[in-house]
Amino acid sequence: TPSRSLPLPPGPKRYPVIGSLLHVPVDLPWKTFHEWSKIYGDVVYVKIPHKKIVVLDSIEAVLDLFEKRSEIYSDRPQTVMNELMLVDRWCFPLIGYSSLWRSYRREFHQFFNQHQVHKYQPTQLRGCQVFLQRVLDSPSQLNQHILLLMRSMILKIVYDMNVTDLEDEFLRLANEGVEKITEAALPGRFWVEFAPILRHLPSWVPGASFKRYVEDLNPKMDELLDRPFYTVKRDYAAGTAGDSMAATLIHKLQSNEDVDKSQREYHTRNILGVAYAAGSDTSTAALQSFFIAMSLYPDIQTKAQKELDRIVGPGKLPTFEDYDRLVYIQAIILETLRWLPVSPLGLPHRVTRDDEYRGMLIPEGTTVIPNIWAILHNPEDYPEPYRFNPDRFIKNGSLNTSVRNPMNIALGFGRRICPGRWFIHSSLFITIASTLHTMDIFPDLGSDGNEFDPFTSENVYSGIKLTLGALPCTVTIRSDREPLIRDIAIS
Ligand code: HEM
Repeated sequence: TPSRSLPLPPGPKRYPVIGSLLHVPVDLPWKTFHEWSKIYGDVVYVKIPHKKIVVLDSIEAVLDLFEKRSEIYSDRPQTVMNELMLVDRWCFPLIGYSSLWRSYRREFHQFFNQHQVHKYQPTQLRGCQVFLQRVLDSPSQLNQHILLLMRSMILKIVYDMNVTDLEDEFLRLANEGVEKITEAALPGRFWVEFAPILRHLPSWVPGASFKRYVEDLNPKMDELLDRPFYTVKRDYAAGTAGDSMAATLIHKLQSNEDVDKSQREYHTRNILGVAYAAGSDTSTAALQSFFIAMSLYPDIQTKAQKELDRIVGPGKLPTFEDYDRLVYIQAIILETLRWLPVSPLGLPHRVTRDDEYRGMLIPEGTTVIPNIWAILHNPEDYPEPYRFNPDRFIKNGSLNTSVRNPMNIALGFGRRICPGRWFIHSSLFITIASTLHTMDIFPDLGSDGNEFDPFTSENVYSGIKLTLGALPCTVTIRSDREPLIRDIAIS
């Protein structure tokens, strides 16, 4: 065990951003963290009352700790709100490194690992076709079509649910639930995080807003997790359930002679809910970044369309069969994940025992945050990092494996790495290829006549994730592709 007398990593003595850390919305903290790293190095200690935080600003430090020492860097910090909202029981992305987390993750992985995700290709393809038809019918509703595409795709795979409208009651409830959990995770949103004693206040006491928040949220969350699960269970019993993750797991539950059936049922219900909670907004945001990039880089759009015309041909829509030959599209996926990352600070890890790193002490219980934004914009790995340039990943007509792959950064690290990464990759592939093959994307000019700049606009990130309420671009369907879209037979 390292000596407690080792120095802590350097960091700001006074906390110039404490104000912003304690207020919502948190103002692009990855930028502040990166500024600190220029002064203190790539391992920065941030002292906040009652919390120990270390921010890692380089890929070297992240790999050294999260990957090489993953046995001690795979826990999650626990918050009072998580406990009150019971997410520490059902939502495994936030559960500590434990046998409970492991069993959830193992089950989840069975559905989303690289050998399984091809099963979802027909659903992904069908989802894209419906998307193209919707855009053709009402191009001005582009953002709504994107939201519906990604949300409905996951619900179809998880529960065989067919959602055709953003106003769908279940969808509205589900998004409210996800938003509330994310909001509660923001540093400083609830004072109870800084003074845990407050948790004992009754909810009518002024200042106990967190209690009312939880009392409002918890029954809704339960309903959200229960309703689709029990619908599939009922259909399964009646022999009418379609193919879905839920049906597979319910089948397993039925055939399992387990003593504790209700516990296993609770477990199953939760796994299914997590796919939606973790997968839908992230996928949507990634696709929104793609649309923004294309609107701002018309030359890249044209280059991609030429590749598609050459390889897929103007007379058909792209399919997964075209993947290997669509190298430029593959590079666009990587550049999309890099250029405007969905999750600039990832999810925090927590170290479970005292650790020594480069002669410094990282004390047990420290929250360790990877500065994914800074790593993806490091000019040594990605020259001119703010330019959207898929060619940086290509050499002699193939993907250049000597350039650091953003898939290994944007989706987190070590034992906690995003288990949805193969799924998101194939969702993005088919959507991006289908979109570029059929549409032209243009920027919407702001009231000042300028193009939208995602790096200076205030409305791109909310809290710690990419959240675009509106999409500053317009699309038109390429006229010779219209018949392709009209002719798709949607059953
Ligand atoms: C572009 C889209 C996505 C991005 C950028 C993204 C990013 C991330 C990141 C950064 C983490 C934290 C990793 C860490 O702790 O180091 C994570 C975890 C997770 N992601 Fe994703 N994700 C995306 C899509 C998805 C999808 C589609 C699913 C499900 C189908 C999913 C399911 C999860 C789950 C369950 C976890 C928690 C893993 C754990 O704590 O063990 N994600 N994701």
